[in-house]
Amino acid sequence: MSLESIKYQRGNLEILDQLLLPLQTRYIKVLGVEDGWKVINKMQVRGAPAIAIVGCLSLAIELLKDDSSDKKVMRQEIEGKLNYLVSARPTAVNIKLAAEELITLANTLSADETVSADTFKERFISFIENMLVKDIEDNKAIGNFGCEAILNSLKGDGDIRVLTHCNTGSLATAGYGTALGVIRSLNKSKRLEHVYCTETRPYNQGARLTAYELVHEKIPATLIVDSMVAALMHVKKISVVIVGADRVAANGDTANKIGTYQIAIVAKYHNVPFYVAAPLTSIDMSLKSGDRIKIEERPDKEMTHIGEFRIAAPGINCWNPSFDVTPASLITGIITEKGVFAPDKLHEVMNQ
Ligand SMILES: CSC[C@@H](O)[C@@H](O)C(=O)COP(=O)(O)O
Repeated sequence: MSLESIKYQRGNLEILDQLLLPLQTRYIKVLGVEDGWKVINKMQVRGAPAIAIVGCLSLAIELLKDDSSDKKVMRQEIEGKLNYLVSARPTAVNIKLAAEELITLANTLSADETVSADTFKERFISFIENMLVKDIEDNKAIGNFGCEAILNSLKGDGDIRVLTHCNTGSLATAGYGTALGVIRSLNKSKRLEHVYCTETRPYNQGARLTAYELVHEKIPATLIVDSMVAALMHVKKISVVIVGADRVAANGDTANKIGTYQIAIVAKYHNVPFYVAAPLTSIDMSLKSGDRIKIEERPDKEMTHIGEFRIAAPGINCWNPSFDVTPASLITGIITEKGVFAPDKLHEVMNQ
């Protein structure tokens, strides 16, 4: 069975504390929006799709307890709370797009005089709950499309060696994963020889989370540190790079975990195809290019310490951007639940 990052039943939300993995498995109860904001901001839950789902579910939990019978008050509170949740982490667009959709829904339900306060609540909560199911379905479709495209594009019928970065698996989503979903599907196709995952400093999503998922799934895998990527491509003949995304701009420029950009440059030099796997909820057509993407900067402590143990020289300055932007020109294809698109063809799927 896959790892479960989000446990939800109406009225009860628990998330797997990803700060404690892989050494401890502990679920934290999320009792409402304030808790939702905190677990996202502290990165106890992380990964663009999981951030959106947990943020919205924390609102569903709170709304269920709310006995207000005034739809207008509910609508106003929903809008304020969603905007607050979006502020927990600024780069991943999924939560922002979900919030916009939910605010539109709240406006519609509030304006419709045939809808009672109870029906408003019921429809609003059900809409949020459906995000869990849809995310898994989308990820499975991403896995299938990505697997098919990669198998078709690579010459010969040799086995495939994949490099991935950060964590894009069950822990970063409602289940199955995006880039890691493609890797799962390649593994099922029996054409996957090996996966290499980067450590992903400074937060170590690769060493702690992806490595944990790969071991759990019994997928043959090896951990490397981030500075080994060029050597790996040269020595181990990597067939393909597959990463996730936090926000894809309209021209295909992609923000993802810091270090993705340098991997894309190294891949170009070695002629290795570089794929981004992301649901349509990670695509932000309102931004023409990646220059406009706000990059979150995280506390120095993520760099200077491992847990509570200091590893960096006291007094040193730090720069800790959590993401970087890979230009569309370095991306072979964007794998979505609707198919695989060249970065400059995203408008075709978004206008459908
Ligand atoms: C399916 S997860 C895609 C991205 O969110 C992932 O690659 C990533 O960059 C996660 O960053 P994080 O800072 O751990 O939330």
